[in-house]
Amino acid sequence: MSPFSGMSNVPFMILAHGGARSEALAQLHKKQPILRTGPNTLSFGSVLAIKDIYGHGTPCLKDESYILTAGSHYHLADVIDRADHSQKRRVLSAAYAIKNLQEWEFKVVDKVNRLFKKFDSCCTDPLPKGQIYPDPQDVNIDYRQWTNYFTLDAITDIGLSESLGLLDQGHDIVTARGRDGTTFEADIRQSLYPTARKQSLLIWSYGHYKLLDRLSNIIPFYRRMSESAVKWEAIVSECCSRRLERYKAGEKQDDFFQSLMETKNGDPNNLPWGEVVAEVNIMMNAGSVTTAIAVTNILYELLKHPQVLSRLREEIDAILDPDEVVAPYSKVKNLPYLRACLDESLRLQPPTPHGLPRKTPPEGLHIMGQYVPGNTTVSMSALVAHRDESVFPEAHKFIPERWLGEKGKSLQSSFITFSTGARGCIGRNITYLEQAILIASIVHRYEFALPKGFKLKRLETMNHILGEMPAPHLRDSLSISFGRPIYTQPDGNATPPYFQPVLDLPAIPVSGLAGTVVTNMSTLAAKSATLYMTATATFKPTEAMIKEAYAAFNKPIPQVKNVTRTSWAPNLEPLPPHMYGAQDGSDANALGLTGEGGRPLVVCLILPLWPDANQNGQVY
Ligand code: HEM
Repeated sequence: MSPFSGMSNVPFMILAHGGARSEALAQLHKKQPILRTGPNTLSFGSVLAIKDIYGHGTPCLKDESYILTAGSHYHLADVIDRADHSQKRRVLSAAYAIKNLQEWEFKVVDKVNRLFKKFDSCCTDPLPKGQIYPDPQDVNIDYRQWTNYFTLDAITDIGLSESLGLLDQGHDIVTARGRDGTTFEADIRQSLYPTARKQSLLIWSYGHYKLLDRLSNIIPFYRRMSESAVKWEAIVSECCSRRLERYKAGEKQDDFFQSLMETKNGDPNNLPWGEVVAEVNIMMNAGSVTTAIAVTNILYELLKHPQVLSRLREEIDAILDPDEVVAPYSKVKNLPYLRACLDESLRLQPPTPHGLPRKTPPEGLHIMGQYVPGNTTVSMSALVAHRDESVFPEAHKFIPERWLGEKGKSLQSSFITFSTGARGCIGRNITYLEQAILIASIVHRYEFALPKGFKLKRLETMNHILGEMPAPHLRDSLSISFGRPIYTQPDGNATPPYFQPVLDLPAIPVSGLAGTVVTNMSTLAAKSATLYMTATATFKPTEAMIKEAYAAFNKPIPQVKNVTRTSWAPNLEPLPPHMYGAQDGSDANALGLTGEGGRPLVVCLILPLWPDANQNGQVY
């Protein structure tokens, strides 16, 4: 890598301080399949090395960097010895088993609902036609931060049946418990991220790491990172203590903690308490950071590739009911294009790009056909592997289509976002559950927009930590905009200010339903609505009708400034009583036009007289 790499790890440490070492390695590997990154460390640059280094049956073990960064007890991810690892994995496989997905789903759904409460409150008008970038005052939320709250809340509920409550409280300050038992407040993300950052800067010194770690605390930049590690441990400790109390009180939960404490038959596992805490630690850490990065990356890519977003939306909208808010996993888990989008984003920007270090056996090993001496640290970054053009042509581009069909399946053996072999990620099913539900639900419900010139910042620690993603959420339900917000309070029997333009929309005849129009409000106001009311029960718009209606509606209508993603369905909509209320006893509703997903295109205002007080002031 550098002329000095054979003598010292310092060049690699300098590279690490730049915060993008895997990107740098990917560049260097374009010329050299094998790079010497330190006196005893090699980096590989071809997918051919994956099987030798990480595959099932590899004689390589995790190297001593895992020991150097371990806490008082090993957890599943940092234990090295093969037998110890198998033993742990056996106990934990019950906790992470795929059959548990069903039990976890309602927890994920609950968190999506809480996240959407926040998103809904931040919705702005859709962008006027022709405008690509949002107005600065509308950029009102950091998507990355809120989805990190989502993954933290979700994994703590899945693992401990504990509520961190970050999505409800809107910040991540929680109670932590120090080693002396005293409690204090600590902010989770500021405690979690700097810990890994410090390790990623200094670990390369191997034998000198412990000393360097201590000495570096003289410098405030490093000292602050060490302090955060203590806070993170204290947060985990408090979560575990609370759950232990409930366990001791006899509470049974189908969660990860229960599986750590006892077998399915109720026999105690008798793990030392330090080990239980260590397992919870890695679950909360690996189980939140990576998925948060993944769901930010995927939305970022979708927004940069509108044609991909639109294809994905078509796939999702076709299987979700129009008013379905949270996508059930059973409906979305096998959607090929959704999975292709998730995998392509995980390929292009693996959340853990760190070249996972493995040690060759004492007798040495052939990697990519080259002999590598024993006890050498070897690694291949997922980011480097995924830029291998021989397997992933146009590797730097976001092309979900590459994952479709048989050809797509054959790429899986070169996809190492979750590593592979015996030490591959055990939380893979959990993250796909979370990602598929969240992303499908988001795509179904919202439009997003990024500020002009926005580029997502990345900082490589062991994971690829992301900067802010300020993406305003544009309420899709207001698919027609009149250039002003449509939030209007009802005012007696007066025609509401934004109602008049809707009255003037053209009526659209419906093919195949003689005498019926997908109507506008003025038609309804002028005629008896009985016809339309009857039609509602049987009317199912065909694709042809939708196209016809869409074409009709695309004719210029002066009052309407913007129409987006129009599709049509009948819907019962309230009308002001002076227009409709007295007719035929059908005093509450009229047939109206609705936008995609059954969300109304037509603005209807609920009057104060409305029978259900909860509906007063409701906005459609
Ligand atoms: C997009 C999400 C995720 C990514 C990219 C990811 C990536 C990885 C990678 C690369 C490894 C190998 C680490 C190594 O060799 O040092 C790993 C292992 C592991 N992951 Fe994940 N992970 C994700 C989600 C999760 C989740 C949700 C959990 C837990 C709830 C989890 C828990 C673990 C554990 C415990 C290990 C150690 C497994 C072992 O050594 O047997 N991960 N993960």
